[in-house]
Amino acid sequence: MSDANSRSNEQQRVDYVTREIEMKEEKLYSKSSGVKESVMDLRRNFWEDVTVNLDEPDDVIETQASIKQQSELLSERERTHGKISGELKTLSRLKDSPYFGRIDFTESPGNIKEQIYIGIASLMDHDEEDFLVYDWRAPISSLYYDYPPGDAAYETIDGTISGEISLKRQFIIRRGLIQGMFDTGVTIGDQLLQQTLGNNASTTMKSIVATIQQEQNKIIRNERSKLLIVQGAAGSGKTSAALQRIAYLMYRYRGELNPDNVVLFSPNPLFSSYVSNVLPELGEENVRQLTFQDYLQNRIEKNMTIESPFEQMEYVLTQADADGNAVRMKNINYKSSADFKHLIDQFVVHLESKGIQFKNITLQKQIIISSDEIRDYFYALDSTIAIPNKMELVLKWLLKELRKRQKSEKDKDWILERAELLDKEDYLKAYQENQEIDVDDPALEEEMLRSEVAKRIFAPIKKRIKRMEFVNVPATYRQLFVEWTPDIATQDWNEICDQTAENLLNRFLPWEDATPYLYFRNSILGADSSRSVRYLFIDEAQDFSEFQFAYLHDVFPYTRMTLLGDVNQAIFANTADGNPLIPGKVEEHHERITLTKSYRSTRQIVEFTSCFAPGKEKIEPFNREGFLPQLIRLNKKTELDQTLMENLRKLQDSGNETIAIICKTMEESHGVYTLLNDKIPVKQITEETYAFEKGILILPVYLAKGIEFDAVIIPDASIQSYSREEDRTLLYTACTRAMHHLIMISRAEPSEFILNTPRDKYEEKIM
Ligand SMILES: Nc1ncnc2c1ncn2[C@@H]1O[C@H](COP(=O)(O)OP(=O)(O)OP(=O)(O)O)[C@@H](O)[C@H]1O
Repeated sequence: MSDANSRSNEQQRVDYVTREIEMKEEKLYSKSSGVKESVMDLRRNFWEDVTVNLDEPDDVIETQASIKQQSELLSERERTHGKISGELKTLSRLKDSPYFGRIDFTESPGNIKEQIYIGIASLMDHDEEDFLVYDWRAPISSLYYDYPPGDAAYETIDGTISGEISLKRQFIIRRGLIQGMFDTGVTIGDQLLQQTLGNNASTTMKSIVATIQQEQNKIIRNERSKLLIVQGAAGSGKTSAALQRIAYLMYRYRGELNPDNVVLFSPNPLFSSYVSNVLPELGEENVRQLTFQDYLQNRIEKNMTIESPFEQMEYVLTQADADGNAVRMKNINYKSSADFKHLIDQFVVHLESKGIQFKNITLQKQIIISSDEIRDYFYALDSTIAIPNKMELVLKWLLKELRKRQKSEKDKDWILERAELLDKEDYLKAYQENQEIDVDDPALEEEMLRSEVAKRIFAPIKKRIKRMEFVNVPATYRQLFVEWTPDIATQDWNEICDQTAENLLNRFLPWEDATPYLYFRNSILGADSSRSVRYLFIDEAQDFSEFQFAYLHDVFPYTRMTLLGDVNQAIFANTADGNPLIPGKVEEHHERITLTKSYRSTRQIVEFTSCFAPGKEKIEPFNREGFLPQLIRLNKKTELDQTLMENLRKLQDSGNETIAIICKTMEESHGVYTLLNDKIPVKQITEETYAFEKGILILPVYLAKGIEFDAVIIPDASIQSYSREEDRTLLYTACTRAMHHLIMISRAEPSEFILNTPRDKYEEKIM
């Protein structure tokens, strides 16, 4: 069969599949319009179809039942409608591009050859008998990603199926037309990859489903490991693989796993929005995505302020010589370690006999149960009971005491004076709840009123007790640094204590204290062990400290974790020690996958940045040609803004749409913004930026994590900015954000990280 013929055959098949899709669409449309009409009808006539009668208590009950029935019917129809809309969306995606791959597979021994077409979702023919397209996540589709033509095998629930692949083909199909078609070996899509990676950076990440690489497929389909650790070079597709893995798991465990069971910790809000399109593009709902800071904030008292990791970073970078910084660095160091976790454990043991601080329970500013009473009750409980269990007992006791108090307060005069607390609806509710009361009997009516008012007054107090607010956690945690003396203290313990005690007095938790504080809180109040989370993904895991990992293991004991990161990009203070990304740091059962090939940047950029990458691991560039990175040395007369403007214009003229000026700190970023703001449209990215648009962006390196741009300019690549070992990872992270162009500017002597790179890896210009 000639190539041309084969292509026309393939196009005929695409046409056939397109027709099948159209037929399915038609069927679904008619079904959908029926359901839609029914939904609209139900909504329009909702109140006509329910019987509303509030005259007698019986009628009220009947009315409620009728409303309930009607709304259940409505939500059932709405669900069906939602499902049909989802199916229609998938069909529309398939119509545009029904598949991207084909393998011809002969199951051994001697079976007939099957043609397997692979796309973003499955599609059956009109008789619902044969697969016209297999979902990329189906077991058989793994052949496509894992093997070149020749012997191959895949796993099913019934065991391994072996055979031979006689053809492996890729397609680029757009609007139902084959635009490209290549037969290929194991590396899927050199041509295809060249095309996609050569395009402009996108403001939202794209799925890589058509060109997943063998190594990445191991991450995506891994089902065995409780802990999967992925160390991957910058741009090696860790984030992409993580998102494809989520989509895979949602397919594999369809019906058992819902988006709420999966949590993704992302490095910053901008990143969250950057990746938010990938799962919907693959036809899946987005999972819960949050930063670790949000996670902590949601669990800590609202009146405590948590410093963000970026504020900590900015402090470390800009105030290195300020008073108190040395103590702060020791503080950060110690509180990032597992040693501090053990120290907290020791303190908690000490609290078993004394020291927990409680709060008074007050009513109308009067103490009704004092903190001393609560403390005495707590410490009188059997000493073998664990602290969190004792807290539960205190809670029950307090609620019982409160009920007694509520009963006695009810008959006091002031209660009736507060009857105005109740509005009309409350009256109605109170009557419904007390239907046996004869409303014509004034004594009974007053009694009911008193009960209702008392209930209302005590409700907020009960709520606070149920939230364990009777324990003064910040004050108790402060005791660790003020009252208590550990058996063995770390060096500089006294200074660490002074600094921490003062912060706690101001209800301020520096980033290094945030996780320890929550750990301590859980130790005395009980952890909200998050059983509903079945899969936890941590991207940029190199930025988590040993303490934070230990904490996460404690609160997610039943959760399967996927950690993805790059030790070369560890930019936060003291995160490298004890980080599981470094081999040898984790003892428990885990699986480790290393990705060494970098897809984001051109070969020239990868070769240049690998020369000063902090780690020694091999980093292989994907073979995409580009320009050498440029080092521009400014002479005395040239202004920085002039050089920036000139280069920005050049970059824009040559089609670069997202250009990032990546600074070391926010402080530097403010300076560059002030310099350019009135000369050219620029946008400054801060911690609060939730989405980014095309254009020229100015940002500190720690906010550029995980994101990529067409071109990157480093406005100050001098030795003053990047000289210490810690600066190496910052410069490496900044430079590896570039897909096509990298420009570094330096007025003074350039950083040695650049100068020590072989001269043929970059070009130098004097301006
Ligand atoms: N198999 C692939 N097919 C197509 N594109 C890919 C593939 N793998 C990675 N890429 C592309 O390479 C770029 C980098 O991927 P990604 O952001 O997932 O890497 P990363 O390892 O998380 O990077 P970093 O650690 O530097 O943030 C993205 O543009 C992604 O689309």
